[in-house]
Amino acid sequence: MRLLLASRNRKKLAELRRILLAEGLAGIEVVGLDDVPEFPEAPETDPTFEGNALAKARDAFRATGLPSVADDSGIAIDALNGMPGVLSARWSGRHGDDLANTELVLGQLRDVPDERRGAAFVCTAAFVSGNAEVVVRGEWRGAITREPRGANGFGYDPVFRPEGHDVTSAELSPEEKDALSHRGRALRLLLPHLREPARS
Ligand SMILES: O=P(O)(O)OP(=O)(O)OP(=O)(O)OC[C@H]1O[C@@H](n2cnc3c(O)ncnc32)[C@H](O)[C@@H]1O
Ligand SMILES: [Mg+2]
Repeated sequence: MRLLLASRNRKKLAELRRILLAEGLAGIEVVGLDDVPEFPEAPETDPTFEGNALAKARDAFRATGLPSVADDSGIAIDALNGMPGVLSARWSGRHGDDLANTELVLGQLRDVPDERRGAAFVCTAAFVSGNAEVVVRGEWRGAITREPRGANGFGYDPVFRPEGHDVTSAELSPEEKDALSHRGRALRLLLPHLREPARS
C-alpha cells in the first residue's frame, strides 16, 4: 500500500516520514506530495487544527485515491490566549517565515514574566482512506524562552523549552524530539489505523 503524507512543509514532512519509518510500517510505502501529480489545495480556513487537518487529508485522498495523512499543527501560547494556534505558520503575515514568526512572538512576550510563559505545541493528524476518517491530537507542553537557541527542527523549536528540560526543542536530537513531541504522540496514536488497511 502507498500512503501519502500531504504536507508542503519540507521539514514537517521529514519529521512525519521519520516517525512513521521508525515504527517500521511493514508493507506501507510512504510518499510525499512531490511524488504525486499536483492538485488544487483548499486554503486552511478552519478555526480548529482538527478541521484543517481533515480538510487537507480529504483533498489529498480525493485527488489521488491514495490513503492520506495530513498534519495541522502549531503553538498555543497561554499569555496570548492560545494564539498563534492555527495561524502559527503565518503569524508574522508571511507564510512559513520561521524567523519572522518567532521574532514576533518573542516581542509580544517581552514583558511577560517567566512564570506566565507557558505554551503547548499541538499536532492533529488526520487519516483519510476509502473507508475511514480518523483524527488524533498530540500535545507537548513547555515554555517560551527569551531568545532563540539551537539549530535542529523548524518553526518555533528554537524558542520552545519543553517541560522537564533545560534546552529548547531545537537543541534536542531528532530522535529525542520525536520521542517527546506533539507530532510523535499524534502519529503513534494513528499507527493502529494505518496498519489496518495494509493487511486487507
Ligand atoms: O500545511 P502544511 O503544508 O503541512 O505545512 P505548514 O507549514 O503550513 O503547516 P501548518 O499549516 O500545520 O502550520 C504549522 C506551523 O506551526 C509551527 N509548528 C508546527 N509543528 C512544529 C514543530 O514541531 N516545531 C516547531 N514549530 C512547529 C510551524 O511554524 C509550522 O509552520
Ligand atoms: Mg499549512
